[in-house]
This record gives sequence, structure tokens and C-alpha cells, in this order.
Amino acid sequence: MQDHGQENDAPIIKVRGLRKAFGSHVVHDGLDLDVRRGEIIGIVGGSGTGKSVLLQQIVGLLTPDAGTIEVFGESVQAKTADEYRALRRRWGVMFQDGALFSSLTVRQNVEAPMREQLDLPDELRETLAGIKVRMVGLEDVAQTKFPSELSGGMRKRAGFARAIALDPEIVFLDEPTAGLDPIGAAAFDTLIRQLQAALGLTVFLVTHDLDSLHAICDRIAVLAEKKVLAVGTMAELMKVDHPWVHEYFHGPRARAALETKDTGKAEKVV
Ligand SMILES: Nc1ncnc2c1ncn2[C@@H]1O[C@H](COP(=O)(O)OP(=O)(O)OP(=O)(O)O)[C@@H](O)[C@H]1O
Repeated sequence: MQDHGQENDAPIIKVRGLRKAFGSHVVHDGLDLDVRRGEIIGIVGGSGTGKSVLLQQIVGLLTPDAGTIEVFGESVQAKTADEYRALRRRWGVMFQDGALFSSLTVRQNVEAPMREQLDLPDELRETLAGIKVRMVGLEDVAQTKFPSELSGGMRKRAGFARAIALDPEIVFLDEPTAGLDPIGAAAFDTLIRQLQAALGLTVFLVTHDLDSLHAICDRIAVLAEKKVLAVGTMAELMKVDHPWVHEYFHGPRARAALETKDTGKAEKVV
């Protein structure tokens, strides 16, 4: 058992002075962000503001040009391969399209990180993977299906099951409701909230979906001008005096999402 007690008050993710450029294209410059343990934080920003690039740097798939990233109080960058592997075991990632292995069944996809990180007998691994598949609301019959045999919503659930395969402390979700119909998106939001509460997860949620922000996020971080321009609750961000932030949180789609929330309707207005 690892003792994580001393980390409880410290941010679970701490980003300071982050800079990232691709050639002459600077995506992040002086970006700071704290994520609190146990919260659902939504990451929003215009297209190309670097939401996915930020996520990829935090999980160590891209290397910053400058600045520091700590997760669980440990630097993600300054790690040997074994140390990084141990750190990576404590989070799960769901990429935009679920990024499932097309040649593996749903259950085998969920088993993949278990095979990599855990030394379990086959039968136990299969049973545990089956439990994860059920936890995301997929029927048992889906376990032996291939990704191509699933609907978009089911593929996303399968991707979520794989992200929680190793009982992570943090899950990173990159636009999990993109491409889902309104009812499917609302159901996925509910699933995120339920699993977050049941498993005590911290959720890093990249999204364009204002309904998700209203429905499940504790705080929202806005990426603009190469940094985190503002971070706070929805109510706090609605008071921010910046053209993009104002338009985003007061525009017609924001009003529709707010109305949906206030009236408690299951469907969102599109
Ligand atoms: N591997 C890469 N090589 C070169 N440029 C990249 C790479 N990854 C991302 N970029 C560029 O970095 C910028 C930020 O990309 P990113 O995907 O993070 O944006 P985003 O905010 O997630 O956008 P969207 O909301 O459209 O998904 C874009 O201009 C993109 O073209």
C-alpha cells in the first residue's frame, strides 16, 4: 500500500509556467493550473487553444518546452521508464474516439492495461475486466463484441471501462460526449458523475459540451491566449469580463444549457 495521505490537501495536478510550441506555433506560454483531488474539472477553450495538447503533456505523451507538471506531487517528466510506468498506473485516459484496439473485443481492450501493468491469472483478469464493462453500463453481450460492432455511445463506454481498468485515481476524458446524440450525451454525463462519486475519482474533462459543464463540473478552466485565462465555478466564470469567456458563457448555447439545467429536462437544446 502506498501512503497518499500527505498529498490530500495539495493539488493532485500542478502545472506551472508551461510552454509548448510546435515549430514557430506557440500553443502554451506561461500556463498554470491546479486540479484538486476529487473534483471534476472541465477544460474549455476555442478550437486549437491546446486542450488536448495540455492533456497529453500532463500524462507524459508530449514533452513541454518549459515549465513543470506534477501529478500526485511527482514530476511527470523527470522519470525513468519504470517510474513513469508506476505513475501512469494511477491514472486512466480516454482519448477522443475511445481509441480502442479494433482487433480486440471490448473485454480484451479492458484487459490490455491489466496485462501491461498487473501480473494476474487469466481467469481473474477476465473477471475483473468483465466487472469494469458492467460498471460503465454495457450489457454482458458487449464484452465479446469488437469495436466495429458497437454504436458510438457504446464505444465511448468501452473506452471509459478501459480508462478505469486499473482503478485509477484520476481519469482524463478528451471530449467524451462529442458525437453523441443529446440523450446519449446526458447519459454519459450521468455515468461520469456516478463513477466519480462511487470511485472517488478526480476527473479532468476536456469538453465543448456546455450541458456537461453545467451538469457535472465542479470547476471549469478556460484556455485562451496560450494560458489558463480563468478558472472557477460556472457562476464565477459568468462574471469574467473577457470577450471570448463572455460570449462562451452568455451566448445562445450557454443560455440553452442553463435553461435545460434549470428545468431539469433530460434533453438538451441544440
Ligand atoms: N503533434 C503535433 N504536432 C504539431 N502541431 C500539433 C500537434 N498536436 C497539436 N498540434 C497543434 O496544436 C494546437 C492545439 O491543438 P489541440 O488539439 O490541443 O487543440 P484543442 O484545443 O484540443 O482543439 P479542438 O477543440 O479543436 O479539439 C493546434 O493548432 C494543433 O494543430
